[in-house]
Amino acid sequence: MTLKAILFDRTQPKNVSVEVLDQLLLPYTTKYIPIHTIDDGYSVINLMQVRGAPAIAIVGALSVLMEVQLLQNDSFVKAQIFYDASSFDAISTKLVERLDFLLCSRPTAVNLSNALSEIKTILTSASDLATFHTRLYEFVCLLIDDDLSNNVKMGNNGAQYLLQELQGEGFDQDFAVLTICNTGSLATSGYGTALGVIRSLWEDSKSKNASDKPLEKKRKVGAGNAKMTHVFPLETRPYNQGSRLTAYELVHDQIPATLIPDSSITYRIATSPLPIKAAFVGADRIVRNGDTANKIGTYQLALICKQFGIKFFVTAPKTTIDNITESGAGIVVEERKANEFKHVSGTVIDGKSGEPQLDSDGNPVSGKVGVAPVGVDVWNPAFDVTPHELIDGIVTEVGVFTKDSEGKFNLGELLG
Ligand SMILES: CSC[C@H]1O[C@H](OP(=O)(O)O)[C@H](O)[C@@H]1O
Repeated sequence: MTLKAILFDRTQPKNVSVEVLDQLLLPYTTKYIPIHTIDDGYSVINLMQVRGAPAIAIVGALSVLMEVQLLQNDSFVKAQIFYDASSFDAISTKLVERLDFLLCSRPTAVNLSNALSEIKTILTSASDLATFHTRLYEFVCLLIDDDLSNNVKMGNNGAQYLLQELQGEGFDQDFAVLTICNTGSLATSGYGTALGVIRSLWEDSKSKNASDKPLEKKRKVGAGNAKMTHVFPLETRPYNQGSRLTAYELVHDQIPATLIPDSSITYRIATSPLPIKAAFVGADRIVRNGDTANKIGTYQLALICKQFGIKFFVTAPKTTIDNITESGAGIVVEERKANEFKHVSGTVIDGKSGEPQLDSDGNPVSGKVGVAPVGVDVWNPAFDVTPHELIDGIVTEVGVFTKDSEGKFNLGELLG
């Protein structure tokens, strides 16, 4: 098992290499795809071989770095016909076109747009290709390293906030949390956003469970004695990020979890053996008033949490903030192809053994099954938009933002 969505060998700044984990083949097959050009970046993002708002931005930026690295190679420049390499201005003009092309790979997640805007700024401020290449390398390394360090901060911020809230309510029991889609290491440079909070809650729970110390002397990550002891990840049809990716991460980390159908949320809450005290979800775009685009199904999860009095948290780094769009009405929601909904992709399972079928090379066999008639129309939005009224807190690396007495988020510190 591996949770490394992106392999970036940066030991030689002028000769880096990039590979991305093909997440369409998880959880049964681990296969990495090399990235050499912006076209490669566009393809793996558009096909959702790599997905997750922060990971999309990182892979997009890395694909630009790889293409610029090629443009520093004389034999490549002589052989290619794409760029007029006669001047840096000509290269820059073409590169801006290529950045705009890359942005179209997946329109809703703002992280890619934010990263490409930064790259354009670096490009316009550079005097020559070598200078741009160096600054681009530094930017991409910072993007990756900041994402990882911010995820750990965000995870601890969210965990401590929830545990303090529960302590304030006088709740000191074991509890469970809900999550949707995949917001873990497979969607970021590591640790994750909403799943990062769950990782921090689990660390707190283990420290409180440590049998070598009396309760009052245990190293508590979070306040009080309440402990998260179970996670209910939603399968997240139709791409199944929850069943194929989040469950994979939870099994990898040995965090107790029970995968549930999207349609069972209400009944699971109503019959849960453990009190469910919060839902942590990720984000693809948080706009100025706090309305949030996230995986399809998030909106209804927020509504159900409101009905049951369960705290609903959006978890995202500052790189997911859209500081231009005023409200959710301005968010473009990507619609995926009909066959991504009408066909279920996965690994072929042997009916007798229950194990993956293997090909002649011993690799698990991938396949698709149809679950809808050819002639039926479908609607397959990749995201929905949760109104800020249903969001109890926005967890970030800076802290947890909650609404004021008028029910409004004041995200000024995040909006730059
Ligand atoms: C930290 S990942 C954020 C976000 O991205 C996912 O969407 P997708 O798998 O389509 O890229 C999902 O909405 C996550 O919450």
